[in-house]
Amino acid sequence: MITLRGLTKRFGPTTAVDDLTLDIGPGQVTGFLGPNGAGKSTTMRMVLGLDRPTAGRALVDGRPYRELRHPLYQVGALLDATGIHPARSGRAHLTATARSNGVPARRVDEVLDLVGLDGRAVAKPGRALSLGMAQRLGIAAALLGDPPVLLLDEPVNGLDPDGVRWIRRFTRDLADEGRTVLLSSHLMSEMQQTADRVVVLGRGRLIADAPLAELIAAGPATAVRVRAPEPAALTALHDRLAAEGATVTTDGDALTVTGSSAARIGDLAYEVGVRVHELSPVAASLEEAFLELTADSVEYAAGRTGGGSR
Ligand SMILES: Nc1ncnc2c1ncn2[C@@H]1O[C@H](COP(=O)(O)OP(=O)(O)OP(=O)(O)O)[C@@H](O)[C@H]1O
Repeated sequence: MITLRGLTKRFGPTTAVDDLTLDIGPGQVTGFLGPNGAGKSTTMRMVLGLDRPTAGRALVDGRPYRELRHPLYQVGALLDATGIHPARSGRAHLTATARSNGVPARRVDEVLDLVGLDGRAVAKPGRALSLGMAQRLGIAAALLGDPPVLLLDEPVNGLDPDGVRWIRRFTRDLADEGRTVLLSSHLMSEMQQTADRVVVLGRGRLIADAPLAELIAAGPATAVRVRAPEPAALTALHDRLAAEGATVTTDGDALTVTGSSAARIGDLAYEVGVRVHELSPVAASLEEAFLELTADSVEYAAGRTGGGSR
């Protein structure tokens, strides 16, 4: 369990994290989202005792990180997979981390097995590791103490589709084993497939904290796409739908309709005599919900005048 109470971090004039109160519980993957500069990494760093809060508390199992007696057994983290020493082998990196934390050497082989790295891969020096291998090695290090709490900052960054799928399954398994998994990512489609619950930050503040399905359902309404072989005929359908209060946008040979159902649109098309070649729901997505939630919080929004970071 991760507990944040009034957690605040200021860097000079910048408030990176602003009065964050939140519980991140076990048995699920909690997605940690927010535009660039929203304060996700700073929050994770405070949980891990790497940044000191300006105010408030960040606790792991009820204690600040610095007071944990066996930190590696209580919380594991992947913050920056590129932080491995360039000349040291992956195995030496893990062995040294294990030794300095009182973890038995045999655990190194166990975690390598868990993340699917073979002996040849971890014999290479850090500089020769691909990003995918470095990410796996970072996760292996996080798992050395078999901790119940895991923080993974952008673990799928730069991974190929196989690596992305592996992380998705792996985080799912870790949560299913009852662990607390906090996972940040900018890839919304990935998060939509992985997270059970989503926490959204904007400018350091908590914007949303809800089960994934709830957040998506609260986002922009599901639309229906209508495509016709004779675009000119769509005008009649457009007008009928608008008269019923639906919101309709036209895009070439297609309409996008919100505020009406596919069944109703099909019936109206039949009534006005429009041949339809496609009538498909456009699934609501986390990305749309996220964009709507954070519209006022992005550091550099396209099309905004005056520049700057507001
Ligand atoms: N050491 C630091 N000194 C000064 N400002 C910092 C420092 N670390 C972070 N910040 C600032 O705090 C804010 C939050 O940054 P943070 O890296 O936590 O955001 P983030 O949500 O992780 O962003 P991203 O998605 O881009 O990684 C930003 O405005 C950032 O510039």
